[in-house]
Amino acid sequence: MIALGADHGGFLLKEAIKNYLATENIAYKDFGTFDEASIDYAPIAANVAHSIINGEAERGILCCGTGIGMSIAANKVQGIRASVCTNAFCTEMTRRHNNANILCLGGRVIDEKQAVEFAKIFLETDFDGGRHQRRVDEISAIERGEL
Ligand SMILES: O=C(CO)[C@H](O)[C@H](O)[C@H](O)COP(=O)(O)O
Repeated sequence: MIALGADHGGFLLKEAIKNYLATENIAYKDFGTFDEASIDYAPIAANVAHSIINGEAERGILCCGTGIGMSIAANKVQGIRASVCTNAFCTEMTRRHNNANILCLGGRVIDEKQAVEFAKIFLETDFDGGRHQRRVDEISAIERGEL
């Protein structure tokens, strides 16, 4: 299952991604928001992040105005690697090299077509492992206070 979340700045991107997932028969859970009224992003980021850490969701996609607020908030949850991506190359690389588990997108940065394109790349690209596993392990060591 893919966890989706957005604030008002990312609402339309989330809806476009949701439509794509539905078309592809990919299971998702929408953690809101459900309209374009102004809403704070951190609680939504937290709910999506926790759904991944507790095993309910495999990965998440969070959208706000820039993707940045969502990524800062989601990355506060231990075990989350949330990446703001503004192009296809970074989206591919954050899966292959960082094993990112949340993709963050900005509704004031990219359009809905790009959001769907990046979501597809994010969901279809595997982690390379190898030397990158060591580096991801080092990120986890920072979380444990060991680095
Ligand atoms: O956190 C953000 C910026 O890094 C998000 O883009 C928010 O969506 C944005 O700050 C919301 O701004 P608004 O002026 O309250 O619409």
